[in-house]
Amino acid sequence: MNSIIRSAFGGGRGLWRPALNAVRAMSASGGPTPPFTTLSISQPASHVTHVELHRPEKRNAMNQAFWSEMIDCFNQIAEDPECRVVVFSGAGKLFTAGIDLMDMAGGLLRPDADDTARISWKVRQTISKYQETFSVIEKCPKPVVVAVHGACVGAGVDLITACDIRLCTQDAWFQVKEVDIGLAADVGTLQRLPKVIGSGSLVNELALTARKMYSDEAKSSGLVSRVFPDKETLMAGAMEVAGEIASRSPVAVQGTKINLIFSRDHSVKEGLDFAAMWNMSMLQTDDLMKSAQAALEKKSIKQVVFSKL
Ligand SMILES: CCC/C=C/C=C/C(=O)SCCNC(=O)CCNC(=O)[C@H](O)C(C)(C)COP(=O)(O)OP(=O)(O)OC[C@H]1O[C@@H](n2cnc3c(N)ncnc32)[C@H](O)[C@@H]1OP(=O)(O)O
Repeated sequence: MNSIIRSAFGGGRGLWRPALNAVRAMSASGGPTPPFTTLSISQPASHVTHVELHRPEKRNAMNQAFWSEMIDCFNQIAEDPECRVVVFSGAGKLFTAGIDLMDMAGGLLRPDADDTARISWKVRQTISKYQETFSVIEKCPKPVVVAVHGACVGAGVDLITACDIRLCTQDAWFQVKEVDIGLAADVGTLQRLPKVIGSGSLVNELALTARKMYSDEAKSSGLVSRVFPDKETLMAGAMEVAGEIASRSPVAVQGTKINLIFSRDHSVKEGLDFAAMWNMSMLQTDDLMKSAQAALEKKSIKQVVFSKL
């Protein structure tokens, strides 16, 4: 049993109190948060925002409203100085069944227009917008911890590969389902999964055969970093990771996310140059002295108060 689960269980005497309170706050919302119709937003702990995909009766299938609401939601979170870290999860029986197939059957990708060029133009606009739905997660400087339970199908894999930390339950499974519905995945999986999983052969196998990958293989391949026995311990674990991130300097945390993503997409030399340019201003933060002082005095970083960012 890993340390998060141990502390979440408080050594067998029930859930660790702050994590348990946070998990309760997470499930207290009861439904989507207006104006959203597919997302429930809450603040279960200081500087932590919880975004829950909330269409449980449709297995959190991603309808047209969802694709827009995610962009609004994450653009707001990116600008919210109260938020330092995001936990993303799904309501109900499973994480998500992927794109809403009823929308697809309703002609989402076959718009009315006068000729092939104009139809193609509109389809391209739709694909670009759907790509942005998950790219906003990556563009958001606040780290996103995703907690997957049950199934994560199709566009769900596109979503989680844009997140920074992936956790799941023992019963979780993942499926790059797109070839089964007659398309090449085009909203992030084929671009990001090869950067998440070391084995190109495994990525190709998953994407070309649409076979299910279960939690043990998700862990051994590096898709997720931790596996929890059930959803309650998963959410407590996600909250504990989020709490660790939220207690650190937001200048350091957000700079780390931005530099990691830049370096993933560039050479080592370009990444080092970017880091030097970044830190020539960011090293001038008061957070550096505050954090160093706490380390010298052997104080917990949780005792340090950082200004909003
Ligand atoms: C430019 C576009 C780019 C994006 C591409 C994205 C592609 C993809 O996401 S491909 C993957 C598409 N998804 C699927 O093929 C999964 C379909 N669903 C299932 O296989 C099962 O529902 C699942 C195994 C996930 C769960 O099974 P369970 O027995 O728990 O639930 P069900 O009884 O099947 O479903 C309950 C109700 O939810 C509705 N529903 C489930 N999935 C979808 C979906 N993807 N789209 C729309 N609706 C879905 C299902 O119809 C039931 O509704 P109701 O009959 O009204 O109760």
